Amino acid sequence: MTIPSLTLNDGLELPAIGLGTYKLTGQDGIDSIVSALHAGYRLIDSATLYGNEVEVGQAIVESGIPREEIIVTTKLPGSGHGFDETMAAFESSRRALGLDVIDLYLIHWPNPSVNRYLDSWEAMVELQQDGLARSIGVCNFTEEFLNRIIDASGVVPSVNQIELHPYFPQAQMRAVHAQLGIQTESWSPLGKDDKIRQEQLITDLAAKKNITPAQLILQWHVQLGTIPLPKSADPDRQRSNLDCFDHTLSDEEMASISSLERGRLWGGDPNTHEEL
Ligand SMILES: NC(=O)C1=CN([C@@H]2O[C@H](COP(=O)(O)OP(=O)(O)OC[C@H]3O[C@@H](n4cnc5c(N)ncnc54)[C@H](OP(=O)(O)O)[C@@H]3O)[C@@H](O)[C@H]2O)C=CC1
Repeated sequence: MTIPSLTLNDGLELPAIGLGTYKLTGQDGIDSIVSALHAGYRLIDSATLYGNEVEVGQAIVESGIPREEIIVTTKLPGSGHGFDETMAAFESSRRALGLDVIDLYLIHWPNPSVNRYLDSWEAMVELQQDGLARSIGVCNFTEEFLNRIIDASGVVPSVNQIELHPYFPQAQMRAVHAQLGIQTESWSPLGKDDKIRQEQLITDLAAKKNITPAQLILQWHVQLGTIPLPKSADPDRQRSNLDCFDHTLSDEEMASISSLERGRLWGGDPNTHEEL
């Protein structure tokens, strides 16, 4: 299966869907990531906080797929904010992954009370200039935090990875991203548990289109222009989640899915919440 790609503001091509890897650890985690790579995933979303960078590196080797075909994302943990701390955290991620270059390096959370994301961003700009990170971005940044790092550095993040699913379509942040030229990535794109997949509106529409609720939700992400990062440990679900590019939803169907909006489900408010 060929996955379409999107071009980031720094020229890096990103597959239009990726594999979430939270909780994919140990040998089972390696096996799941290998099966996803064999199914066709070429964007892997990891993080230092997930404790699975070694597994991601190992899975790439075991898959036999050329390294340069795979976009590896990892994230600076909240405990690593600051210029020197970011450099050290990046080096430690590179070692754990066993890679010379990290394709996409993201700040995992702004950690507003520490207020050192500006220093972290400065370090990340240097890492990109030195060719050690091909692309740099953030997660869970508000419009205010985005503008601060852009004003200070003149460098616009390529990606902002945010909680986004039918309960939290994030129309305002998507509009901000469109204006600034930032690609939106959706975390917990399926809503993590099965509540959204079991919504009557979702099951009815999926049945009408003869697709699964997960495929319907992922198609909605694709048509919004966001990159969903569904996590699945199951080879069949991994494969079926990739089939979300050909079931065009009408404007009315898109709007009806977005009408499920009720607010964030899982993440804290980035204005106040701290992450490790
Ligand atoms: N930047 C950030 O702050 C954050 C980033 N993330 C990233 O986003 C990724 C995805 O988010 P996550 O919270 O894992 O939640 P998801 O919305 O991806 O949901 C994952 C759950 O859905 C199940 N599932 C997947 N596909 C199907 C399917 N076709 N049918 C039925 N069930 C399915 C999985 O079970 P099974 O494995 O058994 O298939 C798993 O329980 C994370 O793994 C991580 O990479 C997540 C949170 C925060």
